Amino acid sequence: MAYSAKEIFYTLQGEGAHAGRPAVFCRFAGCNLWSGLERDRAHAVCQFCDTDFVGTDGPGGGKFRDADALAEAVADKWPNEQGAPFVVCTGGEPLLQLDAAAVAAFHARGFAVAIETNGTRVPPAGVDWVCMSPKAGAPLTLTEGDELKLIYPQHGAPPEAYADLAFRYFYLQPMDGPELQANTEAAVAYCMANPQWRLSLQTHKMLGIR
Ligand SMILES: C[S@@+](CC[C@H](N)C(=O)[O-])C[C@H]1O[C@@H](n2cnc3c(N)ncnc32)[C@H](O)[C@@H]1O
Ligand SMILES: Nc1nc2[nH]cc(C(=O)O)c2c(=O)[nH]1
Ligand code: SF4
Ligand SMILES: [Mg+2]
Repeated sequence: MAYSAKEIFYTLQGEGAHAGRPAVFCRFAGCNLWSGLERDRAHAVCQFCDTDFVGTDGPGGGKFRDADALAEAVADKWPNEQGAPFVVCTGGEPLLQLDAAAVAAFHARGFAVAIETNGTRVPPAGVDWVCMSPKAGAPLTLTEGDELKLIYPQHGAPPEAYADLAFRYFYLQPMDGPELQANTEAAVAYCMANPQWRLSLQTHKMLGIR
């Protein structure tokens, strides 16, 4: 199958349990919870998205004719033979496109495969790290994984609704936007009162890297 990626770039994972880890980001185009067009945002299921995932015109982006072509483009970004190659599949919603063939092609090039997903779809077998970020008003199909990263606060998606799901780590990530400061203070207070939860900050934004 063919794959559409908005951009493919090398950076540090900015968020969650792998924050600080060098990673190639493969940002798949398209999402099932928002068209990505500003004129549709107010009516979308997910209205707070901080990302442009429309089209294939970003750095390293494009249409890839099969899994090997996609994995080759990702592997090209890894700098040298050191460390364990790590790819974070994000988007948009990566599970609209990421399939077992793509996972196998990444593995064949030595990559551990992580995903950032909204929880509306189940990942293909073999994904090495599943970070699920549930969205209020969206169906939750994926109820197990490695990391649950709830954007906080969200009306209709309180942390208590997710605290019993089968994840290894539970994070609150303050919602970026005009209320970031207040959202951060509220997330700190919630984690301190409910220590099952840890704070995830978007460190790449603080650093001014991608
Ligand atoms: C752009 S999404 C792409 C992956 C997938 N569609 C998802 O929502 O998990 C990547 C991560 O950014 C988070 N995110 C998006 N907009 C955000 C915002 N305004 N503030 C904080 N985190 C945000 C998402 O919840 C998700 O964890
Ligand atoms: N550095 C960096 N870390 C990230 N972690 C999750 C991201 C995403 O957009 O999925 C992201 C991103 O866009 N950049
Ligand atoms: S589900 Fe993810 S990619 Fe889609 S609009 Fe929401 S945050 Fe953005
Ligand atoms: Mg991002």
